[in-house]
Amino acid sequence: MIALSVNLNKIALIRNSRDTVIPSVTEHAQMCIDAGANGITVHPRPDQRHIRADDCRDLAPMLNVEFNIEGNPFAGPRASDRKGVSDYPGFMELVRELRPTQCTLVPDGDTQLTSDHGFDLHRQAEELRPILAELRDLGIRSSLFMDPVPEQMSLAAEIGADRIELYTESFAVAVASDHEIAQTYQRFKDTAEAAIQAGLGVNAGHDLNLHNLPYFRELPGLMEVSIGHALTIDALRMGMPAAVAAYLAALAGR
Ligand SMILES: CC(=O)[C@@H](O)[C@H](O)COP(=O)(O)O
Ligand SMILES: NCC(=O)COP(=O)(O)O
Repeated sequence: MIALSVNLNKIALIRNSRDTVIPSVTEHAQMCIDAGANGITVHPRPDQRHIRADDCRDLAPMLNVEFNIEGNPFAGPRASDRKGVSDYPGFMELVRELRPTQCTLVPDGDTQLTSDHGFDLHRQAEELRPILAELRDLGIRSSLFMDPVPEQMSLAAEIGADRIELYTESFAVAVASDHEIAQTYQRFKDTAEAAIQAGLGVNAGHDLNLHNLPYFRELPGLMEVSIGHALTIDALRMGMPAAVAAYLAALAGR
């Protein structure tokens, strides 16, 4: 069974467009859980453009499913620019405070519109090693956001990652453009097999949707997908419970 972790970033993005509390991140988390979601994912960025540290603090005690916090492990504290909104404490400070089920490390910079690349472990392995060791000591499952590069999987395992999360944007583009789908999928398949061979779990995410999931669900050893943008768009049309059910059905091949 491939776990579905619903990313609630875009619920928070809509909320933040006004000084208000709706749409509620926690209410939508509960809706997703009641509809069968296996986990909730959030990506608190230093500028708190969508998910805020306060959202993470509200979610942590209420979740009876896996809680996955994603972000740049080297992101430090940042003062809030919104009245009544707590400062961003720093990514690892927030993780230490909340102890989520899983922490997905992503090499995002402040100026990026969204996550658009994985780690290059040839350059970044040694700076990640102590972070991964700390997550293990905290009892938090670690995952590294990675491009589909088979050669980097053994190093991901060697520095102590429990899982990798395959950055799936290139596969989404291949399916949407109907261009080189088989070749692109093969790169992901080779990377997943290398990850499994290295003893890593395999997660995936970014731009997955109801059109590309029927292909991607066949990936060897796929354990979890985290999906937010497309699922939220579908929820605008069909409602959040029905959207979650549709994604669960797509993952189950129904
Ligand atoms: C790491 C990744 O691909 C997504 O989890 C990320 O959360 C997307 O961030 P935005 O929702 O800010 O685009
Ligand atoms: N890690 C991927 C994620 O959480 C959501 O990505 P997207 O579905 O919003 O592109």
